[in-house]
Amino acid sequence: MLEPVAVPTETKIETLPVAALIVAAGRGLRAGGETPKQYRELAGSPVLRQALAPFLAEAAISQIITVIGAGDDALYAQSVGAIADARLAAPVSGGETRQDSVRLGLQALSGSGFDGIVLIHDAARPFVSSALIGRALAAARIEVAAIPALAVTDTIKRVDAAGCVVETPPRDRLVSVQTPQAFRFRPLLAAHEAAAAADLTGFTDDAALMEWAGHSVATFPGDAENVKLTHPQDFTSATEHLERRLTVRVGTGYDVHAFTEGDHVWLGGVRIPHSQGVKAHSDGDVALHALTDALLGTLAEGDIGTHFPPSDPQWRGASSDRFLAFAANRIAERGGRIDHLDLTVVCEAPKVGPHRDAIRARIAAIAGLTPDRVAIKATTSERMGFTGRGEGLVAFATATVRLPEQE
Ligand SMILES: Nc1ccn([C@@H]2O[C@H](COP(=O)(O)OP(=O)(O)OP(=O)(O)O)[C@@H](O)[C@H]2O)c(=O)n1
Ligand SMILES: C[C@](O)(CO)[C@H](O)COP(=O)(O)O
Repeated sequence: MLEPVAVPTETKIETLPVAALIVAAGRGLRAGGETPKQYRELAGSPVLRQALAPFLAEAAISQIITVIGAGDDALYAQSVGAIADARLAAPVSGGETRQDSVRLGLQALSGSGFDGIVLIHDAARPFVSSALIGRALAAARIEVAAIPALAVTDTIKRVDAAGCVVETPPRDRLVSVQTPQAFRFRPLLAAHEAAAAADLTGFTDDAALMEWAGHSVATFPGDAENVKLTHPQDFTSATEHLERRLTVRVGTGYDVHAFTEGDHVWLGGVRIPHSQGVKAHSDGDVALHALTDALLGTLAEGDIGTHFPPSDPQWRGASSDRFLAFAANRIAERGGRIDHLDLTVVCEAPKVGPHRDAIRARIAAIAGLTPDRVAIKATTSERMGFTGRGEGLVAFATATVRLPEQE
């Protein structure tokens, strides 16, 4: 056992910064499939993105680091690359085991000068709720180490190498534990580094390292829905579970911008050379604005102007990618899934056809979808009306999402 690292008491713990470390460097061998499980889609959105969303929704968290496998950069970018949140740092490379990956993530946090509270979470647990994160934070403000636990309902046996029962521990003292596990940063880092220096491996969670280092580990109530996707059957049950919880909502969006002097327009996050530009406070991307409103419509959470007021100078010239990413993230934070985005652009010019595939791919990347869930249509208005006279361009959007009903 290590001599426990002293836990600082002089800092007011309510003001300690909080970081989240999401470990996503595993290969998912037990789950099978060609792609590691954290990058696979579950009801329309990558597992990793779903696991990250509630941490992004927690205002107390100031920094989020994801630990990924060597060579997984493209998969990572595809899953979460378009999330526009400055708290989400560049991913860090993981190691052979979960224990190595956590240590490497902690060392990266340490390198950025971090100290405070760290929440460690498995990317393979996409159903982590904001309430559970809240409980982890509340516990971490009191304890050096605190972990979510559930009473076991099966009788647990200890067996020998031949599978013969050696012992039946009393069940009322047994719990199964989950992530996010919450720790004071320095003691956890010290425990990980000491274990690595002593060449001690095989710790299956971070609490076990803290126990080994001599710290006491408290528990708080876990969440039965916060399962770890481990075997192929877990994906099937999780999908069925999600389907049962969700109801379909449809939202519509509309946006129009007038042409003005310029040499390009932004459409669906793609810069299209044109003989004119558009008059707008932001980059004037009617496609992304209409899609953002369609998604916000499904949430009944106002419109793009509610969240990004044109009166606010910080949105002047802003790239509209962030508006759509924000709305898509709101859906994920509410536990919802985007099923489909459908867009119609109306203008005489520029021609949308040559850019259709690029626009589909870009919208899909921003919203965290596969391109087959994004439809782009374009039409002229047969030289009638303001679009027909070439005075501006219009976009109509429909979003189909599935959201859990709110209690
Ligand atoms: N070298 C590793 C191994 C695991 N993990 C992460 O730790 C979490 C829990 O691990 P587990 O469910 O065992 O994932 P895998 O190691 O991917 O699964 P398997 O053992 O079936 O290969 C996962 O989010 C996983 O990505 C990690 O970051 N680095
Ligand atoms: C950390 C953990 O999720 C707590 O239950 C679990 O120990 C991870 O185990 P795995 O074998 O790496 O999946």
